[in-house]
Amino acid sequence: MSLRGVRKSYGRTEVVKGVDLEVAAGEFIVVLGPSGCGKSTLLRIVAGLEDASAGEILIGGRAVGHLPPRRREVAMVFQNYALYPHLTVAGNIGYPLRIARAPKAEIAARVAEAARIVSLEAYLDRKPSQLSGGQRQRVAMARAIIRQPRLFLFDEPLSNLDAKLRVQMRAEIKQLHQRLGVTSVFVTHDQVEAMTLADRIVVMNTGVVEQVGRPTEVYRRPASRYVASFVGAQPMSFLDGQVSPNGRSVTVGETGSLAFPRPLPEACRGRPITLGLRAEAVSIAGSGTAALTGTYGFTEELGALAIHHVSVAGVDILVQGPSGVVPAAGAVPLAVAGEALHLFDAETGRRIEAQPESLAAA
Ligand SMILES: Nc1ncnc2c1ncn2[C@@H]1O[C@H](COP(=O)(O)OP(=O)(O)OP(=O)(O)O)[C@@H](O)[C@H]1O
Repeated sequence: MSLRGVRKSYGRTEVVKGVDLEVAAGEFIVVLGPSGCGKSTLLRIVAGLEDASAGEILIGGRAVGHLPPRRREVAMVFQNYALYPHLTVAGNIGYPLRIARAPKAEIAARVAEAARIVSLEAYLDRKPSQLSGGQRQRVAMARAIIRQPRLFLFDEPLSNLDAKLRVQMRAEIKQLHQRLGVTSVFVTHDQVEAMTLADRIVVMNTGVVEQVGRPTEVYRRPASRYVASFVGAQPMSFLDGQVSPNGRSVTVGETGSLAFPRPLPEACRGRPITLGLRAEAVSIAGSGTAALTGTYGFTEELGALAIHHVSVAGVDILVQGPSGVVPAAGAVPLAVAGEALHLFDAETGRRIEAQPESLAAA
């Protein structure tokens, strides 16, 4: 599937602002972004439920922009399941084939097969109202599977489920994809879903693609502060600093200065910069090795580990530590692992490529 310069405006408001994307056959793409960033609109354009204002959509190498939804060989799974309440599970799953006037015997065989794939064989005679949320979502998936589409489109299919079921259905979708190998585009605002499901994540921000990459790439090398703040179980902490003219240190508020073993790129010397710190890159230091000093706030115990909130230059910094160990109140010395430190242009928010090693107090 390819998107080339896809745009969409409602009146004078442009909500999709020129999206280019190449999706390989069999790939699982997750489009990630906050509410209102245009991700559902993009999906609906691919499905043919909305017309693009400009640009091209290709499925299997063929331009489909002029085709109605049913001729695009795509199947969409919606957040609200969109089941017919008066039809049984079998009736709902077989619906697309009945509309296509497939022979009865073929419909029955394919309904049985699709129901088997999503483990619904025992529920074929029930009505949707007699099913749990997870089972309803499986019916919606079976109805998509039965069409044997070239492309699966998922529009936040898990967001109506409770937390436990969401994790279970996420695993089922992943296994389903591994078994069927159908190219899939999955839209969500949930970064955990994106990280766990995607071959590649497309991070969207107000109608624009900010970054496309494998989950580990997006996590380890976020292209912008926006991406960094959106991806990761713990939000990244950001500190504003000023790079010294020789590029060897960054001053952060009143707390002093971080020294860099290798000078930072010339482009950022003498300029304001934003440091991005992941919780796992910051730890409570022995007093001699501290790069920063903060003031202890509170600790969130997560079971396997603990997250300490430490204020540095008035900013709440998350610090990962072992479970069950709480720092003393007052001043907290912090060590920063340089390889996990991220630098962003303070004005544009774009990533500045630099590979500092470990940092020390200047
Ligand atoms: N039919 C419409 N007419 C006018 N504006 C619309 C229409 N549909 C969507 N929009 C606007 O387009 C923008 C993008 O909406 P879209 O549903 O694609 O966002 P989203 O990222 O999927 O968010 P959500 O997760 O809340 O659905 C929003 O600002 C929305 O208000």
